[in-house]
Amino acid sequence: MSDESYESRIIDGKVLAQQVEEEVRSGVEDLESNRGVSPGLATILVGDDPASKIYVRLKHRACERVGIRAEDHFLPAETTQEELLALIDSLNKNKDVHAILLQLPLPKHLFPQEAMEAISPSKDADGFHPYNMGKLMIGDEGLVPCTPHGIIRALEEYNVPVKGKNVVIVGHSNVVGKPMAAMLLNRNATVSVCHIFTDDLKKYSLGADILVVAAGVKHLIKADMVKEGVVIFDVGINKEEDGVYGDVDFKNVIKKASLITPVPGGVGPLTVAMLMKHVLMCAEKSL
Ligand SMILES: Nc1nc2c(c(=O)[nH]1)N[C@@H](CN(C=O)c1ccc(C(=O)N[C@@H](CCC(=O)O)C(=O)O)cc1)CN2
Repeated sequence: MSDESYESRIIDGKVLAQQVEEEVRSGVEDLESNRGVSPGLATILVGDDPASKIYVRLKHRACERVGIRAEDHFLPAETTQEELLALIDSLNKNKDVHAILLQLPLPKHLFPQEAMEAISPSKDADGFHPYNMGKLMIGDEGLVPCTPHGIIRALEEYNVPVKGKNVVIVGHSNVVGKPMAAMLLNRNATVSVCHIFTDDLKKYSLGADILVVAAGVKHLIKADMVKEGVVIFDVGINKEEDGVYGDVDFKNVIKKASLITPVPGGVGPLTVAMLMKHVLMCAEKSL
């Protein structure tokens, strides 16, 4: 088969993100004209990690597109935990700020868990607060982490059945792997969570109907590690001098997959779009 004929197998994250953003834009208009509320997001970036700067910029651009007010709080790398907590406290109290986003990772001397717990659960656009994570675990999904939420949206849009399917997740982070597992269990998938300590990853990945890879290892998943017809979400962003690469050897694996996300242009744009959705949810709940 020529490379062109594999095109229909690609899940276009940019197109899906545009769809989600369109829904948010109309929700924002509705909230403004009928309830007089203009949704506002405050982003916090500590330090000058180049990738984090790009992601925060992408989030601000998305806010502009959908009509969300966004304020940018940039703190220098030497910021103390107390200073960070003081900023979060003031944003929690600010009625014009409906949602708060603390960009991760934080500089090594700071304590991300304590900072995330300081964000009011009702303003937790990222869904990282233990209250929101706890709700997710018991099947009450409200504010949930953006990347897994984007993947669930893509599964729905592409009519991929989840119930009873074997899902393998590679990576057990709090940002992607663990919440992804909970969201899929909530939908009655059979979920295996693998990670860097998993012995014989291939043994698991070969059984996957749906494979979510968030390991941060360039081209970890090769064509001989997946079965024909698998649906793959590649969350990896591995930056090298000549470009950005995913955790999946896309060029070869697409020959076996029925659907697959590319990097870039797959899960990343969806993550940002779901954040917009969450800001709108926070603003709606504030009423
Ligand atoms: N507070 C949070 N921090 C982090 C999260 C998160 O969801 N909340 N996730 C990641 C980074 N991230 C969002 O913050 C993110 C990563 C990638 C993209 C994206 O659109 N990537 C582009 C490629 C961009 C490039 O070339 O650098 C793509 O995939 O097309 C958006 C958001 C960690 N931190």
